[in-house]
Amino acid sequence: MARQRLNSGNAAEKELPKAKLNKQSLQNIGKLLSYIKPYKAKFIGGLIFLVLSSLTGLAFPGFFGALIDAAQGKQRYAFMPANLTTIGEVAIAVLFVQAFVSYFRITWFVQVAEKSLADIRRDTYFKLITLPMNFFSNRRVGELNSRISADLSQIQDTLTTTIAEAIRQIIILVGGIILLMVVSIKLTFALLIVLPFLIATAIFFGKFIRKLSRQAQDKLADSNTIVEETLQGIANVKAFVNEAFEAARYDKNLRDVVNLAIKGSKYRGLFGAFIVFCLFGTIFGEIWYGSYLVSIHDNGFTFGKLTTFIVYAAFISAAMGSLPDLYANIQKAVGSSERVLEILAEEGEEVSIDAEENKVKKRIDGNISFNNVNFHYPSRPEIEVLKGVSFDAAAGQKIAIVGPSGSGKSTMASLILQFYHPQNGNITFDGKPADEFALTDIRNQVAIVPQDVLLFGGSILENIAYGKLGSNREEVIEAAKKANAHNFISNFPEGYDTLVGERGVKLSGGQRQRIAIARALLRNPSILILDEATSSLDSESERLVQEALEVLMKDRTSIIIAHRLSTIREADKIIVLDKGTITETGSHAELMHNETGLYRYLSQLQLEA
Ligand SMILES: Nc1ncnc2c1ncn2[C@@H]1O[C@H](COP(=O)(O)OP(=O)(O)OP(=O)(O)O)[C@@H](O)[C@H]1O
Repeated sequence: MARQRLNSGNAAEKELPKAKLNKQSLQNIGKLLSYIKPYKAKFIGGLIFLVLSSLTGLAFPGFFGALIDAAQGKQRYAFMPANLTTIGEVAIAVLFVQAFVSYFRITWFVQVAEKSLADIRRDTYFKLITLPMNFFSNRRVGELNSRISADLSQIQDTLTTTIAEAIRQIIILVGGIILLMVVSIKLTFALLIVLPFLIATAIFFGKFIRKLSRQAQDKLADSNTIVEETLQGIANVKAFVNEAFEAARYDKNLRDVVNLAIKGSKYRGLFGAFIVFCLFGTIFGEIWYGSYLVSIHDNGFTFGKLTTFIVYAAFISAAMGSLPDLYANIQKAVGSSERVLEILAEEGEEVSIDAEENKVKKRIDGNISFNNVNFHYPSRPEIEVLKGVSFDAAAGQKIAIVGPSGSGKSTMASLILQFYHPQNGNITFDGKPADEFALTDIRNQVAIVPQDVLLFGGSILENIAYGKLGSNREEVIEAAKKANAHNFISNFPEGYDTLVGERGVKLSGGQRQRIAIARALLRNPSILILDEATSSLDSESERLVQEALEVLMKDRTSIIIAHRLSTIREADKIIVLDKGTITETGSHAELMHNETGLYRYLSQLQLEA
């Protein structure tokens, strides 16, 4: 399977850049090879069997020669009588040994490669999900994902096939040349003078022709785009009477395709002629010269020896031909390992892969303070998002943050969740600076109900239980009831086992929010962050969501990022944020008294709307 991919190369692999092989890159490969260490016994076993199977493979041309000589009554090797039956028996025994070692070398190599690759994948994935948010804000997730999967499958191909194949071909090449010399020094020199030159030319030619046919394919794709565009915009083409223009455009493109294809065909023809003339010519020349040596009885040269020679020559030509491809694959794998190692070398957050170690060690009652917090996103140092922000929230209070879009409200939520850290000032929980708590302690005791609730592809039950892994069905149903979600969930034919996401039902915005509320309720956090949805729900869903939120906010500190000011009148404290600075703080009544204040202005705007 991997072999197939190795040579055909899927699109992603084709794009993978090759890396130069130097000391540094080999050290990097070495680091990645350390993943093989736990399976080293099998790997070494596989290597030994690989050498054995390659060497036994080299014995066969010898048998062929011995058989042909034996048929003519000549003994080819001192240790083997000129007897067809005996030679056949020995050959079958060697075949049996080869089949045996081949089985183990293949299965062992694949086992070692798959297991170590799973370890690399596991480590890379865990590293990725524990990398700080800043890493992701600088990269496009889709690109990252496809790059890593292409890199990892390149490494997989190399570990499962390329390395073994390269070793095998090198053994065949070196062993083959030595054995060729044993058979006939003269013929070997004749061959070695011509063969490398021929193979190098064939490879060069092949690459050139591939490039030409790629150009023709690209041109053809261009002309298909013209068809697609004109058909999609057919109304425009007709309305502007541009049929002739489009036809001419298409025609020009097609002519380019044909020209490129014709140019390619000439080189293809030349290539074919070259192969026929030179490669077959060489073989013919060798056989001719070999037959001549037989005819003059040169140094006991027999037809058996000639046969042996020809088969070895075929072996080493194939080995020489495959090495450049294998080398290119190793180069690509080096490039891939460098990129994977780059991710592995990034500094992750302090989250353990062992769920037990992430359990809460230090409880937080729910007091939060921002003390003179200054913050800019690491990716955009020139824009100060929060400027000297200070406020206190006592345990159990409801604090609303309001302000125009882009004023920094969600950024404050990200700082509470420790997604980022302030450059100046600090954030305290229960009076102690955030860095005195384990990162997991803070995140375990803060829950967020975001604007856009992301549900995973599983069932509703699993989606709610995500808030507290390991919770049982009763706990989930209890939370859903409190979140006003039980009724709509029970109305689905499959109830809590209904699959959400692509294959399941589509949930409305209000229903998704209530699932997120149930999730947060199950978590039972000391601090709750509500990023209020901007999209307006209809009044019935809004009532249901609002009721659920009231239940959720009870007895915990709630930070409400509010867009609709009507929902936060009861808040203990309203913080008005404008361009990263707190401009007003107080209760609804207090803020409404400030006639020139932003809060009163925004409230009035919303009332009028
Ligand atoms: N990951 C990020 N990297 C760089 N800049 C960011 C990032 N996220 C937000 N910003 C910038 O920080 C500023 C504050 O954004 P923030 O999302 O906190 O505003 P907001 O008050 O929550 O806005 P809204 O009400 O529209 O949600 C904006 O100028 C935004 O462009």
